Amino acid sequence: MISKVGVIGAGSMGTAVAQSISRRVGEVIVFGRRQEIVDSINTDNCNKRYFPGLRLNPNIHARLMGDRQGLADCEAVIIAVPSSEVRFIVNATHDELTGKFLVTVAKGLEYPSLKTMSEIIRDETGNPDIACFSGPTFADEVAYGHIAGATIGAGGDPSLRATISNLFGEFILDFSDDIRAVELCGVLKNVYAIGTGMWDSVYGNHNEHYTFLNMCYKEMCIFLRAISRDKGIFTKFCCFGDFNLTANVDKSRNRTLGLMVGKKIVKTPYLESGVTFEGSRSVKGIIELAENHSIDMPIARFVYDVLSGNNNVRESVDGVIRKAP
Ligand SMILES: NC(=O)c1ccc[n+]([C@@H]2O[C@H](COP(=O)([O-])OP(=O)(O)OC[C@H]3O[C@@H](n4cnc5c(N)ncnc54)[C@H](O)[C@@H]3O)[C@@H](O)[C@H]2O)c1
Repeated sequence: MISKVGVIGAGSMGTAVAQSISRRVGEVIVFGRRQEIVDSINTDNCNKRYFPGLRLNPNIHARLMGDRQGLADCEAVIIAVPSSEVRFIVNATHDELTGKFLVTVAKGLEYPSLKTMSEIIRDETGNPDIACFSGPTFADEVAYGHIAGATIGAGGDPSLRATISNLFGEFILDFSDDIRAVELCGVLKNVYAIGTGMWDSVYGNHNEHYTFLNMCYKEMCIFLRAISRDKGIFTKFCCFGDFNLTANVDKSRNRTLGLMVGKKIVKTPYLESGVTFEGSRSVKGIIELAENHSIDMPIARFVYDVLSGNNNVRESVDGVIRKAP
């Protein structure tokens, strides 16, 4: 059993993961940047800002991000901040992170490097084996202990895979050794969730919804077939499960963004927002990756077109039907 695990990020997913793994490790230290959240975890066993009604397990404690010794004392560290922050945070703490078991739950694609989160962490720490965790896992449901499946992306090191499996043993797990493909599933599903929201803002019945959903999944699979070494990825939690969760459920931030753009509640262009609508940041990168591999992705292009400022969602949506594979 690992005695001490650090979680960087005291938001929804950081707190949820901390609660889940706390049943399997000696102590979890959540690293946050707001004093009031750190204090509420340490004094009330509660992250009052994100989960005011949830009692955290007593072996979860919190420190400010600046507590480098606290981070250095952890055997494994999970990174649970928005993808836009990952390089900055890992760069600032690389002395403490180098040589540790590192897992990313952040989902996104850096632009213009087109690197995934594990690749950024590898760049900054030099650690050869970084693992990622990805699946149909809404943070609030994880925090309250509901059943969830997830894919662990982990490379060749058997001890890393064993450690991570034990850490995330509260989940139903599957595995892939193609970490980049697992992470790209988490990027693609956000793009298609935005697209499905836009589509649903125009076409509302069930046949229309599931037809578009199927078209999205087909395009996602064409992309994955071209870039993934893992030929079984299509049925893994990071792919089918997370795609469906994010595109279908209104609790999904990216689906909601698509709906709000479609209904003109959110104005475009909308590509550089600081909020965690990570799909909008990653869509340009996905299109560039697709071009590099000569893959035609009309739906991802339609999402990009609308987010870039084409406010005629209906016209763009109808263009997708004409270009459908
Ligand atoms: N792998 C999964 O199954 C899964 C599920 C849900 C979310 N996520 C991912 O987890 C990541 C975090 O999402 P979330 O829902 O927790 O977001 P959130 O907005 O709820 O929380 C993010 C936290 O990061 C903190 N933060 C931001 N910048 C920071 C910095 N520079 N230093 C320290 N802390 C900083 C914020 O203060 C906030 O507390 C995202 O990439 C999201 O896609 C993954």
